Amino acid sequence: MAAIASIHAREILDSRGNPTVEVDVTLDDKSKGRAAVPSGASTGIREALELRDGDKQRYGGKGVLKAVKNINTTVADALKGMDATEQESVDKKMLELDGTEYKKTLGANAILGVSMAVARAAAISKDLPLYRYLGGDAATLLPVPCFNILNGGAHADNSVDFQEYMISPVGATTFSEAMQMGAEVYHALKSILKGKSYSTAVGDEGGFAPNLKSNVEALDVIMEGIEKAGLKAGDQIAIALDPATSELYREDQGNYLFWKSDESRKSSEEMIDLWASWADQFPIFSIEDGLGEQDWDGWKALTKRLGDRIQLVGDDAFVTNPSIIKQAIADGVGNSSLIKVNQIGSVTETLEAISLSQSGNYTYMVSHRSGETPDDFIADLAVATRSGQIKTGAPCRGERLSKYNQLLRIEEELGSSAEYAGTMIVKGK
Ligand SMILES: C=C(OP(=O)(O)O)C(=O)O
Ligand SMILES: [Mg+2]
Repeated sequence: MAAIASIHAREILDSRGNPTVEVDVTLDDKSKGRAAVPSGASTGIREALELRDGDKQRYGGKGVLKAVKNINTTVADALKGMDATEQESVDKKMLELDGTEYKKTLGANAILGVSMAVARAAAISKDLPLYRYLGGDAATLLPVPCFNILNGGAHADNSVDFQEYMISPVGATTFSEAMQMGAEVYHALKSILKGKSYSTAVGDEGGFAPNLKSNVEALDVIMEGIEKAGLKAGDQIAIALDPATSELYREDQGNYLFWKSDESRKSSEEMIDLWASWADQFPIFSIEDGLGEQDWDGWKALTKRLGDRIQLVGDDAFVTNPSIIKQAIADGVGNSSLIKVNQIGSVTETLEAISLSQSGNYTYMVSHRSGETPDDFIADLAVATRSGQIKTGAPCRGERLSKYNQLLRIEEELGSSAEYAGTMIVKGK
């Protein structure tokens, strides 16, 4: 028994300069766990509620003092004395206290912060690294890092409609080699962009955010970057996209508006045609939110057309919600879940979303949010759950590197038992 002795939350700032919740949990045996909560910009409509104060005098209404107070009063009182190693009971208790489907009473940011800090404290109490505490002896698989090296959409002030263009070093033999490949392509891309007189300023996730002439030019410059780095596109570096098209979808008209580039529109079918033609021309292995969260029928058609050769990841479409993932599996929608801890708001439900994905033979990719802190919980989570893939931005900026660097430490600690997911994540390999 490792009883919870105290819980203390505070307001800190995230990578966009917005307030977020940080929680310290201390156990009777003096073990201490700390966790901070991330925050999205292109959020799904069915995500659990991020409780913000709404007081325009502080941070334009974005303060999180209400969530902090909920933790320091209601949650702290109720959880005191509970066994921190009983994660499910702790999370269940918070869900009961909240009593709403979307965690509107306490705030998903309050519940998640406590949930993660409890897991950390329990791991320390058991003298285990977090990945081992959460994943047991099977926690030996290092994920393929999907580096978002070119930012658009809601994450950048540029002309690119699609949000994330990622490179995945599937042909590396170790995680550390994958890091080197990713960083080398990132630097090569920078010099290619400079050579074309494009800006090398970065977006929210550290990828470059140039004003390209078209959305496909992003793929052209990335292919050039891969070549310039002396690597082979496809065999060594595969491409993953997150066009985040819920941001483009106009439900009233049932089509997709390219609002950042030329204001043109595409139907669902035309979007599917676009992905099929890009997948023919470029080594794309994964497309996330290729259609909007409200376009469920479109998703079915997309999955029928491309599901046997491309990983189709539901982010806004599934919001890490076990019941939505269950529905998706039943309906043949997508074949992979994005896993974001704050979309659902507790460690237990995150693990449930993963088990459900596994049960439907869906792959799953652990993910950061565009607003992050140096908290590296998701690095351990990816190893613990053998996700095989993680996306946590470009290989730069502290709040992104905290995760990648933690994975380098885990790889070192695992020594000869460390495995690297590599090509095992690519369909058909
Ligand atoms: C990480 C993402 O962005 P955000 O955190 O803004 O939802 C995403 O859409 O996958
Ligand atoms: Mg996404």
